[in-house]
Amino acid sequence: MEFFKTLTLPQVLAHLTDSGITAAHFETVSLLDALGRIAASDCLAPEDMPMFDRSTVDGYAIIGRESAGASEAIPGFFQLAGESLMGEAIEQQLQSGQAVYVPTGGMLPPGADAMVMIEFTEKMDHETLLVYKPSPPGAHISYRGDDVRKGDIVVAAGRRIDSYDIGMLAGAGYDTVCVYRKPKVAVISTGDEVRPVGEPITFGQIYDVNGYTISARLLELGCDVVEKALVSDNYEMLRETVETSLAKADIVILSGGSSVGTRDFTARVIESFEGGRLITHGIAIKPGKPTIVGKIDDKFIIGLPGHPASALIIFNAVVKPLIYQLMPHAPTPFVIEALLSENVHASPGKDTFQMVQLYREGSSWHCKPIYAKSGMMSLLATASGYIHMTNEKEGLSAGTAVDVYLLQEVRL
Ligand SMILES: Nc1nc2c(c(=O)[nH]1)N[C@H]1C(S)=C(S)[C@@H](COP(=O)(O)OP(=O)(O)OC[C@H]3O[C@@H](n4cnc5c(N)ncnc54)[C@H](O)[C@@H]3O)O[C@H]1N2
Ligand code: MOO
Repeated sequence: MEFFKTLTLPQVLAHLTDSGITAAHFETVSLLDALGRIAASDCLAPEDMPMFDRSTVDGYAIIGRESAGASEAIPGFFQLAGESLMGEAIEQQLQSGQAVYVPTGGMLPPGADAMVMIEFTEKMDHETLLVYKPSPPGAHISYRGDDVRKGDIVVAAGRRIDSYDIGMLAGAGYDTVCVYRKPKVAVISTGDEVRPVGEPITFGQIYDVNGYTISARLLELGCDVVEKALVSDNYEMLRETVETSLAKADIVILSGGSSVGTRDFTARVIESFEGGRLITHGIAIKPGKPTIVGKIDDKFIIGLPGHPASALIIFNAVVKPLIYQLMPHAPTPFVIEALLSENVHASPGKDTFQMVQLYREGSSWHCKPIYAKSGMMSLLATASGYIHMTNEKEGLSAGTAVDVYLLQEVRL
């Protein structure tokens, strides 16, 4: 019997990148709606930030060197010469020996080069300020352009916009942002035994885990889940669901039904469409070997294995790179170097993903392999990340320093 026509992981990834699938279109969204989206172009600062030299404290603007030597015993004497009002420009030139009141964030009068904090001063009378501490030039001032220079990139194209970026964009005056359109993805769970959550199940049945984990991962990555269906092992029904999904989605993801059991229809369904073809039925990868990658015209259809942990591992290894072609973004994989607590075996000829749990001992990170059958969801729920052993590796011995890839994206 002919089993899977299996490609290696690098071959599958090369197929995805060479497929000509390109970035989805752009759209302009309001600033808050840009949260979690990928910037489609560089956002530049239209002005210096701040736009003017401003005080970082409540106090008095002075010429710094004129406070040299001031102390409690021998204070400096300054002539009170008015105040700088919040939100207003001050044109009054500070003269030698003068002090102008400036609140935190207020503009410094021209000629001033230092701020003295109010708690180190005392008004002797309406005209005279005593200064008890020296404030050297530059003290407590945020200079024009200190934060960001006009024309600097505030948020670079390809960056996933987070709450801190929203602050930068607001500071630069952006009320809208140009982002990549969300890739539209359909998620189809298959299997007679799989039931929707919220309904009672009988002996032999299981709840639909994959529909939720895959949809949740897609939402985390910034996609639109345009369809979330659960279909029994019925060729016609599956074909119909794939057809309606194709009409509204950029990518269709199925789970279950990718192996070679008599009721595993995914491959047949893909091939039944005009323009439908299998790129691979199987990847040399562990876990997740019975993965299907197919195309119907120019849209990818990925058949993930039914086992929830395998499905998520393949999602990260194959679907995520595909999504990032539609929404160009190069997340830096966050890697922690850790010492292996015990020997691990790989499967030569396959890319092996070994789940591990990280722990700290003294000043270094260690990692312990977690073994569970790939049908066990707890495998991923307890893992910190995985080590990737490429297909020529036979294993690694205890004490080896390995790279642990975290399961969740992090901001760098
Ligand atoms: N003769 C062979 N049999 C199998 C092989 C093989 O190489 N030769 N590979 C095994 C591996 S590895 C995996 S993984 C599975 C994948 O099979 P399918 O993709 O066809 O998935 P199913 O058979 O439909 O389901 C497998 C398992 O996962 C459960 N499942 C399915 N969908 C869901 C869901 N939405 N939520 C939760 N759990 C789900 C299902 O009940 C099964 O227990 O094939 C092996 N067989
Ligand atoms: O390759 Mo399967 O995905 O181990 O469970």
